[in-house]
Formats: sequence, structure tokens, C-alpha cells
Amino acid sequence: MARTPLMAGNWKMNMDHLEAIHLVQGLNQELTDANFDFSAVEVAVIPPFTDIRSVQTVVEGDEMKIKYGAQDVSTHENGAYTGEISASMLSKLGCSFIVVGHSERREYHGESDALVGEKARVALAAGMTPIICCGEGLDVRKAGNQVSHVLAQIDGALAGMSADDVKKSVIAYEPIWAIGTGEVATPEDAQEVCGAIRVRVGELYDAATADAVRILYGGSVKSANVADIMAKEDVDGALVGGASLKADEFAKIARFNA
Ligand SMILES: O=C[C@H](O)COP(=O)(O)O
Repeated sequence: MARTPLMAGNWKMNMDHLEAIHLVQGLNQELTDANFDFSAVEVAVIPPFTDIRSVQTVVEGDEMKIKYGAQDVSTHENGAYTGEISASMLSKLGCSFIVVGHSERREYHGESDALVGEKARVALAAGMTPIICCGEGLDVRKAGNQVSHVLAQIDGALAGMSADDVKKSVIAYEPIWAIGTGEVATPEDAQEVCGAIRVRVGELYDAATADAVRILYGGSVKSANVADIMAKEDVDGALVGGASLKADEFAKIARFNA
């Protein structure tokens, strides 16, 4: 089965809503100028919550094919949860994706695999695609335990999820030691873990589910290294941080096969 590559730009806590409009317009211009085929590669931006309405307005107003999403979601539908944002609010804003369990949320907000799984299910129930993040720290990598560590995260996050839901989901492998450090994992490092994740999905579900789920690599991806990583058979795209904040650079990443 041919999986459509996905290039998702996680802006993290960068860009106010005015900067967001500028960046999305710039990205769209770069891609349109290059005759980019949006049906061959999905391109998404993941701005802060406060930018999403502005991104929606510009994407819909200019009939852009760029998709967008959110960096987190509440597990609650509504009610007395100060500071939280529900899946239905995000779906109303036209979000296609929700990043869940990013290592920064796991580290600074104590998110567990079970909570990450719950957020993924909430996103799916509201018709959006979760981008389920996993990845090991430097200590785990140095001990050579990256595969078992990541598979335990996957087991925890997918627990209770149906095969149909997993087929619709995206998994992002992001080794923490490669995030924002400039130290990119080698294509072989990325393939080792992404391949192991796909095998595990096959064991937990079936071959069709393993074949359908998209697995991204994230961690210091830039235009200069994306093609080699994308050449690996189990890497279906990238979750890009810093390099997604510049329209021309992110457009080059999206055009990895040009
Ligand atoms: O979500 C994106 C990742 O954390 C990667 O960030 P980075 O590309 O700045 O290393």
C-alpha cells in the first residue's frame, strides 16, 4: 500500500497570530510557485492554539491545500477545566491533526502513555488525526535500549485502540536527543525504530494496519537531510520543529522528492 507522505511543521510556542498568517501565506506561495502536488505529499502546520483561527481564515479564504492542526487537546469534552481546549473546539476550527504526547508535553506536563492514548482517542472520535509522539532520551539511546523503550510507549498509547483507529493515526518517532539540538539521527537510526514500530503494530493488530499507519521521523530535520531520511522504507514523513518556522526551508522539506 502506498502511504501518502506527511510533512508536519510543529511551531511549538513560536509565532503570534499575525506572524502565523504571514508564514502560512509564504509557505503557500513557495509551494504554489514550485507547482507542488498537494495530493502526493500532505503538508500541515501545527501552530499554537491562539493562531489557529487566523490560520483557518487564511487557508479557507485563499483555498489553500495546506492542512493544520493543534499541539495538544484536552481529554474532557467541556466543563470546569480552566486553560484546556476540547477536541470539538479544534474540529470546529477545521483542524485535521492533533499532536499528542510530544516529548515536551511528557517532560514538562508529566504526560503518561495512557494519557497520550486517551488524547489520541479523543482526537479520532472528533474526526481528527492524532500524531502520536514517542522517542527515547539520550541515556536510553546510550544504553542501546531505544527500540524496547519506544515499543513500550507505543503499547501504552495504542492500548484499547481499534485497528481502524490505528490505520487512521500517525505515529511520530522523535529521539529526544535529536530535538532542537542540530544532532539528527542517521537515516539508519530512524529506520531501526520506525521499522520496529511498524512490526509491533502488525503484532498488535494485523498486516493491513501495519501497512496503513504512517510513521514520521522528527528531530533536527532540515532540507539538507530530509531526502536521505525519507528514502528509508518505514519513514513516511517528518515532524519538523525549528525548520518549519521559515517558509522557504519548510517548503524545501515538503519538496524532498523534487
Ligand atoms: O515536533 C518537532 C520536533 O520536536 C523536532 O524539533 P526540531 O526539528 O526543532 O528538532
